[in-house]
Formats: sequence, structure tokens, C-alpha cells
Amino acid sequence: FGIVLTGKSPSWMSASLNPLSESNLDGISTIPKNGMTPQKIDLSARFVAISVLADAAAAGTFATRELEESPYFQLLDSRDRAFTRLLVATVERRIGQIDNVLECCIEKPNRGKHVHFIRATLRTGVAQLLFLHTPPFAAIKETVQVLRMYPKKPPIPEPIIKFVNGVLRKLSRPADTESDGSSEMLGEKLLREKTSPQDNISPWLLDQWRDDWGEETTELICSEVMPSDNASMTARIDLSTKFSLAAATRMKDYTEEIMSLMESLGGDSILLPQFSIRVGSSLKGDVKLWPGYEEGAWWVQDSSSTLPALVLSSAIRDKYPQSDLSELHVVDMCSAPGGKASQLLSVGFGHVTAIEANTRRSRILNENLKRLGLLEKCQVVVDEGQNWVPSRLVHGVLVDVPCSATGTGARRPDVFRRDPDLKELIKIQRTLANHCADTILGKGGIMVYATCSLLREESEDQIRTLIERGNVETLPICPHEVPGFEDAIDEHGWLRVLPGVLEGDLCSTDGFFVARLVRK
Ligand SMILES: C[S@@+](CC[C@H](N)C(=O)[O-])C[C@H]1O[C@@H](n2cnc3c(N)ncnc32)[C@H](O)[C@@H]1O
Repeated sequence: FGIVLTGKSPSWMSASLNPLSESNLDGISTIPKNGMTPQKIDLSARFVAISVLADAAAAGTFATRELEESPYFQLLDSRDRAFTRLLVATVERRIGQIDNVLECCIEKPNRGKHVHFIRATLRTGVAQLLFLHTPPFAAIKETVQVLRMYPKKPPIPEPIIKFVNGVLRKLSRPADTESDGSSEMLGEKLLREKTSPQDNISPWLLDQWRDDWGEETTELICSEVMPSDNASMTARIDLSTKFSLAAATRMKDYTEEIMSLMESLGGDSILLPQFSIRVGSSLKGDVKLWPGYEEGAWWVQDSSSTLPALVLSSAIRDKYPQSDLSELHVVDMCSAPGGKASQLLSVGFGHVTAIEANTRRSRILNENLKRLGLLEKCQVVVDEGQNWVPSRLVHGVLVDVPCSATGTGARRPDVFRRDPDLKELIKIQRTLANHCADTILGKGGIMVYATCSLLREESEDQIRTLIERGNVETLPICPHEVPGFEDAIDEHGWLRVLPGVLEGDLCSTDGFFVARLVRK
């Protein structure tokens, strides 16, 4: 795929060069304007990965977040997209170890104009050599070639290109030859001797985990979310169906419907204990192209993320046994992209108010509910939750507060490198939780507070403070309500899911916290 860019020092990401616009596609064959020499860009997966990594590093953001929005990424075919995603995710997941290996063999790091692009190229090269096990010849040649495609002026000088080539070649050479003739690459030896998977997690976060959960459990969490071998990072995708919550709360036996959906998703998908489906490796690529997506048969939702709606629904059914769920009003506070709202709607609540502060995310929420055929019964409110007051107090509230998202790091490695404004997050979490308990929930109503955080400060500590205010108390979660997660119930009757701690298939699930309360 060759694109000819014309003009002065173009920022390859700039809106004026949006490659999706007709004029730029025409530009592939246009004669250079302003007498500038056209630059030919080989739009390969490696080029896109390196460019997005370099731009993200320059902007202080994360490439895994920016990638899908990149106009050049959208021009790649689906195979190249998958490889680009893999390259970017591997670099960002392993960035601490990659940089430590590079530090061992670069005496004077480049600090010039091209610093971000060069660093991104080196990191992408090392990621392929040491974590993706790409044959060294291809990994080095194709990666170094990207430096010659640098899309801005001035081009990267040839001596620098040779230097990058030299570093990657050095790392790929045998370190020592064993007596049996086998040898490991220098890069592999450095990786083994000088780095540890924990180098990829911010030290403040590791310290906090040690304080919160102790050394042994922190080791378990780390080995699950950052295994020493990249090969064990299998892509785990769990789906919820419209039948899952009703089946898990034993409202109706939907086994047949769920099994038939599983079959359509490939013979290697498995049923999780709370009726999520974990898809097998036979399903690849864009989830939007998988069977049943268009028809709204399922949505992507991690199995631990299904727990808040599960324990809310089961308590409301116990509390109001005579009522039809369609008569009850529940609020889904902090709703986008709508996984939990979809569960509540699919189980039959007749009146669900979904509140979301972020306009862009509320559009995604709307689209998701529409695709699933659930929008009709849902009132979507785009506002800060603390401003919303119901005309009548409601029967249930699920408040899934914004948080550090540290429980989702196995899938979104950037959360382990971010430095979130915890003070601000804790403040908004408290404001939202207090507002739900004081102003939204009726007497005897059920409230569920949830975070996908691995920090007590955002979870257990918040619930303690909320209970101390006096108008809510814990309604303990019982083992029979949370199939597969029984061992995650703590001494208070709250659910604390830590990656790597549960047995079997649920061992790899996201970290989550769920507390259920009742309004006094
Ligand atoms: C953890 S996510 C929610 C996930 C969602 N419950 C689901 O299951 O798909 C938190 C959401 O809260 C939203 N948010 C942040 N502050 C908010 C506020 N003050 N009021 C309402 N929503 C807020 C964020 O935009 C984000 O979409």
C-alpha cells in the first residue's frame, strides 16, 4: 500500500492529511505540489505501530488508546490491523522490560529531533525479537526499514538507521553457545537476567498492592496479569447474552438458548458458571463481524463485570417477591458503554434510567442498547449523576464509579503505567455514592457499589465511609448468588475479585469489587 504525501513537513496524523478523505486518496497519484519531493509511505503494520507509539510517547498518552482512531490504521486490511494491535499492545505491556534490555546495550540514548520515532522503532524491534518470537531477520529488516519511511522532514540520517540496525542485530546474536550446541540470543539472556515482569508495572501501584493484599497475593496478581512468557497472554473475551442474567438468577432455564448461541460462536467456546460465554481461539479479528453481533444476540462483557447487576437483581427479586420486575425502577449510574444497563434491561426491569456524564460515551451507550434492541425500555440521561434527581425514589441503584481501572490491566496494559489522579477519583466516587444513597434510593431499596479497581482506597474504604454516614448498611452477598465466584466473598459479604486468585477459568478474570447495601 503506497501513499504519496505532498507538502511541507506534514504531521502524518494531522487532520489536513486525513487519509480517509477522497482528496488524499486521490493524492496517491497526484503530482507533488509546491515543488516538494513526494514521500512514499509504505503503510505497513510496523509503520503504523511505530508511528502511533511515537506520537503517543510525544503526547504523553497511550498508543493502545489512540490506535483504533488513527486514520492510517483504518486503511490497513484486517490481518495487518491485527498485527499492528499485537505490536502496540506488546510494546506497551512490556515497556519496562524492553527499556531495561535496551539500556543494557545503548550507552548514549538518542535525544535529537527523531527521538520518539527512533525509540518506538527500537522498542517495536525488541518486542518482536523477545516477546513475539518473530524470526530475527524479518523483525530487524522490516522494522529498520520503517525509519526510512519517516514521514516528516528532515529524514532520519543514515548513521542513526545503521545504529538502530546494529542494536537490534546485537540483541539477536547468540549470547553463549551451550555444550549441546543450543544458544539463546543476547536479548533473551538480558531479559532473563536483568529484567522481571514487574518492571512493567508502576512502582507506586506494586507498593499499594503489597500494602493492600500482602506480598504473596501481589505475586499471584502479577503472574496472572504480567506472565513471564507472552505466549500465556491468551486473548480472553467473555460475552453476555440476553439470557445470561435470567439464567444466573435462576429465573428461567435458558440453557438451550445459550448453548445454541455458543455453538454458533464456534465449538471451542465455553460456558462460565454465571452463564457468560468465553469465546475460543477459533474466533478472531473484529468482534463486529462475529456471528450474532449484528442481530444483537450478545455484548462483550468480562465475567466479573457481570456481578454487580447479578447481585442487584437477585436482591430486588427477594425484596419485592410479589412484584413483576417490569413495574420496578432501577438506576444504572455511570452507564456507558452499557454492559450493566443491558443486563438490567434484559432481565426484565421495566424502567431503567441510565446516567452517563460523557457525551461521546453516551452515544456509544445509545448505539449499543439500540443494537441489542433494549433502548426502548431505557431512559438515557446525559448528565453528571450527582445532578440527577428522580421524580420518585427508586427500588435499586447500581453505581459503577469511574476508577483507576487497575483490575482491567491484563487487557489494557496502559492502566499499569498511568498515574491516575486518585484524590480526584476518590472525591467523585464519594459524591456519586452519597448522592445515590441520600437522594435516589427509596427506603428499603438496594444499592450496589462497584469498581474495577485493585485498590482498597477506591473500594472497601469507600464503602466503610459510606456506611459510617448511617443511612445504608451491608446486605451481604451469599455464595449461591454468585456461581463460580463464591470464594471471592470476603468477611463483610462484599465481593473482592483479584486476578490470579480464583480457581479454574475464572482465575484470569478482571479484578472487581462489589458491595451491596440496603437503604435504612
Ligand atoms: C466504569 S465506567 C462504567 C461502565 C458501565 N457501567 C458498563 O457496565 O458498561 C464509568 C463511567 O462513568 C462515567 N462518569 C464519570 N463521571 C461521571 C459522573 N459524575 N456522572 C455520571 N457518569 C460519570 C464515565 O464517563 C464512564 O463512562
